[in-house]
Amino acid sequence: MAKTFLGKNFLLNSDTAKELYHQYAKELPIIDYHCHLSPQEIYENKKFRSITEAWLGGDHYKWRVMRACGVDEELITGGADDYDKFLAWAKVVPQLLGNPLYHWTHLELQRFFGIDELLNERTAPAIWEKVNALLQGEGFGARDLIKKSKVTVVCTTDDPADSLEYHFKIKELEDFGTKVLPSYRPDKFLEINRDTFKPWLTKLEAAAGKPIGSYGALLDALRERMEFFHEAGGRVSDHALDTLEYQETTLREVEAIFDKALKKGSVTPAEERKYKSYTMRFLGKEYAERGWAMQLHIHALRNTNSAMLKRLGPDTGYDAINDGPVAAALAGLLNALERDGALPKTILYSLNPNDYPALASIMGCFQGGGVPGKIQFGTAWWFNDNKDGMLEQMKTLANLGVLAQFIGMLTDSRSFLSYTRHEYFRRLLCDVLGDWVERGEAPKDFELLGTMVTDICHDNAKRYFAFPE
Ligand SMILES: O=C[C@H](O)[C@@H](O)[C@@H](O)[C@H](O)C(=O)O
Repeated sequence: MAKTFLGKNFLLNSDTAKELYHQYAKELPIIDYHCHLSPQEIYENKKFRSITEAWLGGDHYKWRVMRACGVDEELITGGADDYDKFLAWAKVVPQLLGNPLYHWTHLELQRFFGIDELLNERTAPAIWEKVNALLQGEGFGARDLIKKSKVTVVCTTDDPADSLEYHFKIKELEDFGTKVLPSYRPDKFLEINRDTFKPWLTKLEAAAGKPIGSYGALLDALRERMEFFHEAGGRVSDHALDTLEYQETTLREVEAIFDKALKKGSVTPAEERKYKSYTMRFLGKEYAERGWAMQLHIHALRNTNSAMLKRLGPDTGYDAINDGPVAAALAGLLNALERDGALPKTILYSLNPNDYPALASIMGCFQGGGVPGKIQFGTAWWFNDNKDGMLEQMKTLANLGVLAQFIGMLTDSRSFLSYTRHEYFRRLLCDVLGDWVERGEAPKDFELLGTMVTDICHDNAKRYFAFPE
């Protein structure tokens, strides 16, 4: 007999899976150690004027499928009326069977708004009324949604030059127990050949309160900003390495490359490679000294559509999966850090699932130092954040590493309604374990399995990051 769509046992296909999810995973709090939420919106407990703002305001996943269904851009990112945009989305949803958005959309309707109906053109008007009435009432501000989802830690993604004003303000709030901590993301200064480099230096000079005329001064300023992030509770960094190259070099060489970039505005690809390699080594060492975790997000192919980039800017749905070699460069970087005695806890993600075996096997070469799960193979990212992608990531990790040490799920989202993705992940994890039990490939030992579920869904991340109390 077919199961109920999104029913109590959604994605849970065995009795063991059901027991694991309902008894162990379901009620655990969430540690969201990587996302793109706005600290200002959290501080202000932002209320959404409509479900359109909450759902379609910044979600490039939805924008892409709307475009694929022929919706006019005016109704996606344009100035159309909120209701018209919502209706356009509602017409698209029934076409999304098989896409994770179909599940996420209905899970969010169920969990946050108590709506079990399917969203489509016919149900749209009533759903619009009901959801908007709730959003405008009490208990649906950004902070309320975080509290409802039992989130204990949120790590936002921040520029090293950021004042972290809202992180400090959030700490002063008396009625909000969730820790909102910054993550240090120094991409703009690693990308020495991009237009953002010089404006970014000016921003950093302002934050540091002094001029940055040399590579040494840059490193000093970055170190000071790291200290500032640390005081604000930051324990995580994040890097977008769309391509990963590694090359041995010296400080003197890189100092000269930096000077050249300041004078001429650009450097050669070989110089860029050296600059990035040395700088990553510097950063890795600083992270290690502070006990931070370093996240490497590898192989996004960004801004592929230049006309749309000009029109809408980055992160608007024109990114894809990159390819190219990764193994030697990654091993080279980790090796250099290890050799310097400076390898931090590291989380490896690739947008290209073909990289998974390389990542998960290289990871095994750098474990050690008595830190459980020191090098992590991060959860399925972005285009892989779906049922098959998550299963592939978990199974690769189980085959090539230690699944029991996995720090589990994050949202990586810009929406306060995305916490249901943790539920999705937890159900899948329990289903994998349950399936192994069904097949006689794992013992039906709930103490063993329950501990594993609790660890992966919560406790490992708590231990791994050791966020300040
Ligand atoms: O899930 C998708 C992600 O949030 C994606 O938008 C980010 O990974 C972003 O491009 C980034 O560079 O951090």
